[in-house]
Amino acid sequence: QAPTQPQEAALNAEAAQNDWPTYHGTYKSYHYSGLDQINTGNVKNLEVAWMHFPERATRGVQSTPLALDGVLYYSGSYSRIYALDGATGKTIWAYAPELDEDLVSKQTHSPYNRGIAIGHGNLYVGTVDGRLIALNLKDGKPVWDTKLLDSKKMTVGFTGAPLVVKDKVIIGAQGGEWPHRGPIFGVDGKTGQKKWEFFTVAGTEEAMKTWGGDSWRTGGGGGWMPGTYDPETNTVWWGTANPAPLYDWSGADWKKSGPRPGDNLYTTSVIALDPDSGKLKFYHQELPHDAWDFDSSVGEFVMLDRGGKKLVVHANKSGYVFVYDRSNAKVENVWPLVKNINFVKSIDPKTGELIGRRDFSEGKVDPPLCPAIMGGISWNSGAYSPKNGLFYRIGQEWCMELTVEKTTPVLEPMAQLNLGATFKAVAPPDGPARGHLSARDPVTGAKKWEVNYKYPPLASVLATAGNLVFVPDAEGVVHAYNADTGEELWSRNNGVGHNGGIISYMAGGKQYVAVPAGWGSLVGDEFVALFGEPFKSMSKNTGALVVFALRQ
Ligand SMILES: O=C(O)c1cc(C(=O)O)c2c(n1)C(=O)C(=O)c1cc(C(=O)O)[nH]c1-2
Ligand SMILES: [Ca+2]
Repeated sequence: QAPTQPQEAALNAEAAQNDWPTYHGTYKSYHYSGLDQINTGNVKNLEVAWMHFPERATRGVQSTPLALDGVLYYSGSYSRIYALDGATGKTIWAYAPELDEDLVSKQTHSPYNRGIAIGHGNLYVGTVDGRLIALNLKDGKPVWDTKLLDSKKMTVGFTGAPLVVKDKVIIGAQGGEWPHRGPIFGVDGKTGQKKWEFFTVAGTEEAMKTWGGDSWRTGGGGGWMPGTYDPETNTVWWGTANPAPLYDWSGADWKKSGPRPGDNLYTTSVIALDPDSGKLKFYHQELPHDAWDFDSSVGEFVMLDRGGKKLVVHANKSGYVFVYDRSNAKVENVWPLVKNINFVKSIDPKTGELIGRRDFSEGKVDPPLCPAIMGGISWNSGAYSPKNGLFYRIGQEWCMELTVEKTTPVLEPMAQLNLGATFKAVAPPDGPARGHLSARDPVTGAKKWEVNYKYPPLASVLATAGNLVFVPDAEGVVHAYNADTGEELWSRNNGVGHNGGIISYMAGGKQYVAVPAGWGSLVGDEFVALFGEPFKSMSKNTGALVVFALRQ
C-alpha cells in the first residue's frame, strides 16, 4: 500500500529525500534534495527521461511539483492537476475543476497556479475563483470543495500553493493590489470546513490603529505565496503582500496623510501564526508603510541553526534579505542581495529600521525607483545547501520610471486593481538590466561566487547532495553548476522560459530532476519592452514538465 501522506520525519528533515513532500521541499524550506545519484561527476550524462504536456497552459507552467512514493503530482493553469508515474510519466489520473470562466476571464492575474499540497490522503489546490479543493490522492476524485473568497465581488483568488500543517490546510489569498483585507485561511483537511481566517490588513486591534480613517477596509495585504511551519514551536511563518494602493502619494507625511496613513499592519510583514487557532503570535514588518509594492510574500523561510541560535532567513521583494530569531522574529541581520536599491538608503542590520526612505508625492518620480516593481527578488524560491552552508538566490538589477497618480478604490460592481501609478521598467544606473545567481552565507550575506545572466532567471532554484545547483533560466536553458564553485557542468535547452519550481525525487531506485518549462508570469511580461527577443516571440501559452535522469 503506497503512502497517501508525507511522513512527519520527511517533512521535518533538512533535505528532501526520495519524496518532495511540500512546496519548499521540507518545512525547513531549503529547496534541497538529499539525493546524490546525480552529482558533479556524472551530471554531464543527464538527459530527458520523459515529458508531460498540460492542457490549456495559459501563462505557461508556474507550479512546483510534489513527489510521493514514486508518483509525481503537479498543477497547471486553471488549477488542472496531473498525477504521473514518476519513472515513466504515464498518467495515473488527471483532474480539471469546473471554474467560473466569466469570473476567471475578468481577473487580472489569472489563470496560473503555483502549487499544491498533500496530506490526509488528499491533494489540495486553490483556484482563481476563490475555492480550495481536496482531491483523493489515489484517484483524483473530489473529496470537498470549499468557497473561501467571494471572487464575484473581488477579482482575487488563490494562485499560490497551500501548506498542510497537522489537521489543517493553510492558504493565503492574493491581495496587495486590491481593495480588500488579504485573508489567510486555516481549513480542516478532512472536512473542508473553514476553521479560521486571519486578516493581514488590520487583523488585530493593534493593527487597526495603524490605518488612518477607513483605509483598512480597502488595505490590500494578502499572502499569495506559501510560507512554512516550525514544528518545534508550533508556528506557521507566512509573508504578507503590500498595502493598497501600491504607490502612495502622501510624501514624507505618510504617518498622517495620503490614502492609507500609518504603518499599515500587517502588510509587507512576516507573521507568525498559531496553526490551531489562526492567532498571531508575533511578527516583523519588513517595510512599514510599504510605498513601493515590495511584498514580503515572496520566497521561502530558511530555518537554520547557527552558533546556538535558531534563525530563519527570508527574502523580501525589495532585494533585501532578512535574518530573524525564530522564537520572536527579532531582526538578527539584514543584507542586500542586489546592487541597485534606492527606495531607502539602507536598512539598519541590527534593528531592521529603514533609513533614508523615499516617499513620493503625486507626479513623476525622479530619479527612477530601484528596484522596479518586478522586485530585486521575485516570487520564486532560492535554495540552501546544508552540505556547504551556502544560500543560492536569484537577484535582479533594474529600475523603473514611475508616475504616482491619485486613485480611488473601485468597489462596485466588482472590486478592481488599485495601483496608484503608471510605470516603465528601465536599466539601472550601473549597467544594463540583468540578473544573477549568487552563492552566499545566508546569515551574513558574504558572497562566495556569482553567475550573471543577460535576462534575470524567474524560476526557483534547486540544490542537491550531489553538490549541484540547478537554475532554469528565462531563455529556456536549464543550467547545473558545481555548488562550491559555480562552474557550469551541464546545460540543456527546453525551448521556452522557466517560471516554475524545479524538484528532485526518486522513483524505482532512480533519481529524477523535474523542471516545469513555460513562460507567462507578470514579471516576464516586462521582458518584451526591456529586452525584445527572444521574449517578443516567446509563447506565454505553452509549456511542459520536463523530467531528466542519467543516461543508462
Ligand atoms: O500583492 C499581491 O497580491 C500580488 C500578487 C501577485 C500574483 O498573484 O501573482 C504578484 C504580486 N503581488 C507581486 O507583488 C509581484 O511582484 C508579482 C509578480 C508576479 C508574476 O506573475 O510574476 N505576480 C505577482
Ligand atoms: Ca504585490
